[in-house]
Amino acid sequence: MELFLHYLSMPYMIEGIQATLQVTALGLCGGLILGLILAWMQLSRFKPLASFARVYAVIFRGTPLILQMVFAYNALPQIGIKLPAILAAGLALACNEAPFIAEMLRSGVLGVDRGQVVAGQALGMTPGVLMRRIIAPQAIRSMIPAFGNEAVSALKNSSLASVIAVQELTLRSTQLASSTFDFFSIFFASGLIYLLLTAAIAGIQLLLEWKFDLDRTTRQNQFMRFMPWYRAPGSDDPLAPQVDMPPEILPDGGIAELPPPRMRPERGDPIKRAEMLARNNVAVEVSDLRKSYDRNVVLDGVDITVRIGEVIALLGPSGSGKSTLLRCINNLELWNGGAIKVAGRQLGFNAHGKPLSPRLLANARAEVGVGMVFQQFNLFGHLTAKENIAGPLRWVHGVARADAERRADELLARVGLSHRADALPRHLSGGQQQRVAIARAIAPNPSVLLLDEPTSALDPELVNEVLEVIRRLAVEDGLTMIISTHQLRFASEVADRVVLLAGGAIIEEGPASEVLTNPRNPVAQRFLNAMEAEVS
Ligand SMILES: Nc1ncnc2c1ncn2[C@@H]1O[C@H](COP(=O)(O)OP(=O)(O)OP(=O)(O)O)[C@@H](O)[C@H]1O
Repeated sequence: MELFLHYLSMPYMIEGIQATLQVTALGLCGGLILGLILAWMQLSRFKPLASFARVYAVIFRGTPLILQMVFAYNALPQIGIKLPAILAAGLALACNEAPFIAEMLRSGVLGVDRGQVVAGQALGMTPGVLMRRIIAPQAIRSMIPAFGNEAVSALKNSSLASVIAVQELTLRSTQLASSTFDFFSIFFASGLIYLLLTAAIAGIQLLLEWKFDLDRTTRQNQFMRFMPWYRAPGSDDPLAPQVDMPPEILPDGGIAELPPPRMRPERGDPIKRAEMLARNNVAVEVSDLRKSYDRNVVLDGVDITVRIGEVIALLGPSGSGKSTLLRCINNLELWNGGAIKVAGRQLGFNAHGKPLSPRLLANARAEVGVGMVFQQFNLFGHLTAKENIAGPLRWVHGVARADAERRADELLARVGLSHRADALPRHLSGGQQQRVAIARAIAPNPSVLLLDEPTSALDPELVNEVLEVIRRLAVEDGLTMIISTHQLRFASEVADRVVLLAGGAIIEEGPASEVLTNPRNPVAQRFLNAMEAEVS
């Protein structure tokens, strides 16, 4: 035992530990840098770069690390690169780790929900902002366990550096054992040191996982409730933690979340309103729009003009191209022919008709102001309800933090969710998530709001709370909106005009009262009858 403790604290062995740590650190840091480059190359649209990265991965994953170390130490000098043994070992380890780290990075990036990326684009985020604010924070969180494993394996693999005479722990243990013949105590001490080092890595990994755990604050708050000094939010104590307040449950089982309706301005006589809208400027103009996916013609010469303040309900059978049309208007989709103008501007093209780069397109989207609400909400999963609204205002529109947060508070109050401001999307119901998504879309005061079946992913009892919010935006704010929906009653109440799409074309269009009650086109009649039968 005494000898064992002696070997554990022996300066000769401690120097070995230092060399082991140096090789591991070089391997991991170099591997991370190289891995980032390889991951970027693999995700690049430029094919030769992606192919080069794949060939690199095949070579370095397919050959033993021990050979790579020998190569770095003995073969590189043949071409004039003579590295000290420790650097050669670090380089070989870095080159070997890089493809594994690149795969981790790539899967982390690709693992981020595609809907969130599209929502970020729709909000006008440039590719750089999207990567920094939305993709990277979520990808890094998911990569921590895999990176911890990789660090442990790099530490153990560093022992192979003994073949090129790096004085690391394994080589020092072997040398000591061959001179003292006390194999058991020395290798036991050496094994214990490796165990302690890997345990330290596992500890760091756990710490990082805890630090990046999004649910940590919620759990902490729940735990804090049992502490004697706990004061509920809203109490006099300014230091009281802010926890989510449950919504008030009404006697009839409903939830009092939306603020009481303000005096709803009457929309007045529909004929006068139609005349007033006809005098307004054009907000969106779609002319002869054609869009196909391979041979599937989805839109075949669609023309729509939407005036400022007008609410259009887009109806049509499933697969008729409603979502595609909305995505084209916001330039989230390329189209094959025709033109789209928003606020008089050809979004996505420069003055010479050339397509804009993704960065310029993002800036144009932010300038023109097209808000979009998605079927699946697409809230940013790592941000609270408030951050989902305030974040894009700061990163895209350059609004100061305090102002952005004030605006977020204001909008959360409007959609009846002030008490859920600090909740993560996954802790909100579908209806609440969609209300936050609507608040996020209208935060920058868009010139037009596109809503892509905003209630179809909701349980029936949650549909009304979302429709009420949209109704208020239409009636109280006079927001220009195009809503793709299957809710006929809602369309008849809110829409100025109904547009019915089928077979890639508009088959019926006109005031909601006419189209919904007396459609002329037989396909429209069949569709509306089927929809009504479904509801009743
Ligand atoms: N990215 C895509 N790649 C290939 N085909 C697509 C793509 N997106 C949509 N489509 C096809 O385009 C057609 C129209 O789809 P779209 O989602 O626009 O219809 P929709 O009217 O919104 O339907 P729903 O009411 O079911 O949402 C469908 O046939 C669909 O399969």
